[in-house]
Amino acid sequence: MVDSIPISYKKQPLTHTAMGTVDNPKRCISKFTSDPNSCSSWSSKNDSSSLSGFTNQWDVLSFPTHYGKKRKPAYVKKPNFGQSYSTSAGANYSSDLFDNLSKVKGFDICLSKRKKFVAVPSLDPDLYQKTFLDPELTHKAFLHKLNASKIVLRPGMVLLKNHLTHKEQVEIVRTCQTLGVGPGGFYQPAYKDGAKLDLQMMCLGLNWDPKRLTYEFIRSVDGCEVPTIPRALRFQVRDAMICGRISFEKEGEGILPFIIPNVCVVNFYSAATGRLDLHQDCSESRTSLNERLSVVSFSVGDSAEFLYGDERDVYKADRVILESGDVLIFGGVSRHIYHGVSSIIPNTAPKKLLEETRLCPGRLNLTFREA
Ligand SMILES: O=C(O)CCC(=O)C(=O)O
Ligand SMILES: [Fe+2]
Repeated sequence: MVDSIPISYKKQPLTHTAMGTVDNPKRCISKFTSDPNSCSSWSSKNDSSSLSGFTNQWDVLSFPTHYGKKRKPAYVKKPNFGQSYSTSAGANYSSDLFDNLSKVKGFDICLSKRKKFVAVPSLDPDLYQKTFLDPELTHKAFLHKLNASKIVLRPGMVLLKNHLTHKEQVEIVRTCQTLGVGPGGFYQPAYKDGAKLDLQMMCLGLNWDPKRLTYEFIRSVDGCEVPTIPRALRFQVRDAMICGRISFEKEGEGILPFIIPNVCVVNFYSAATGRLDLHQDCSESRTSLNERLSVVSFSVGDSAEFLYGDERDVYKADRVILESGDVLIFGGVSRHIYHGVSSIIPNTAPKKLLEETRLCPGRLNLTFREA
């Protein structure tokens, strides 16, 4: 429903943010002021309060070094199969260190099989860095991707149809399910004014804080460390970038600047209520924004109606259906487009994917950026 998107997505200029490398984001930190030209049409441009109350990145970094390290494994009660996904119970992890912070419950994106309780291992980067791609599969998968159809939506914006193989989609669901119920997992975020987003979110690599519209190493909502981006996903982003770039025969207007992603925002939209207002992605570093580095977005599960355009106006926006396995890339001259999700189309996820993963009704979206 077009009407369901208010024209009110508040973006505020940032004064500080963090930038890093894939392997160790903490090694490379920059501090800067945003370029007003990069996201010139933020709604808060004339909002005198936009910078007031902003806590800078260094406040987060000045937490004690042990902060966020002491965690207990989470025990997650899963709903029985057939039970509404909205009743799914979350992980109740806590640490003495976090008693003064709000407790954030994980969210299970999958319906359980038989076990009532599942132990979630504490965060072990090596475990999640293991790639599920064997060389043979990689070769086959890459051929599949090269041959899949590519739709150029506008200069700098391409939709790679059915780019992710079934196996990759299954692994993406499983990875997001495991990470999503653990420390740093899914939660329902809110903006500075308290308004909740209509989705569940978790971040990998760096955390995006919707209250301050910046990236941070430690999730300020609960003090959790941010899980790393699994290597297999980073390979998939690279493959998608290669396929996206060959879609534009001539360089220039259509060029998609390459990224080495250090941020992945994972959103889960429930089929019933999930949506995301029109907005620009502009919390990234000045370099990333000025160089118009690409945004790479994976869709898994139910289809979504995706809106995009040059203005924050749903009536002027173009729309496209994003299906399970699709990859959308926008960069270069399209890097600063307004975009959002107006609705999720129920019962559109591939049956085979649901059978193998028991993904709840809804859509998983992974958006990769170089912050
Ligand atoms: O779900 C989508 O396709 C868009 C997500 C998005 O725009 C974002 O996370 O910034
Ligand atoms: Fe976005």
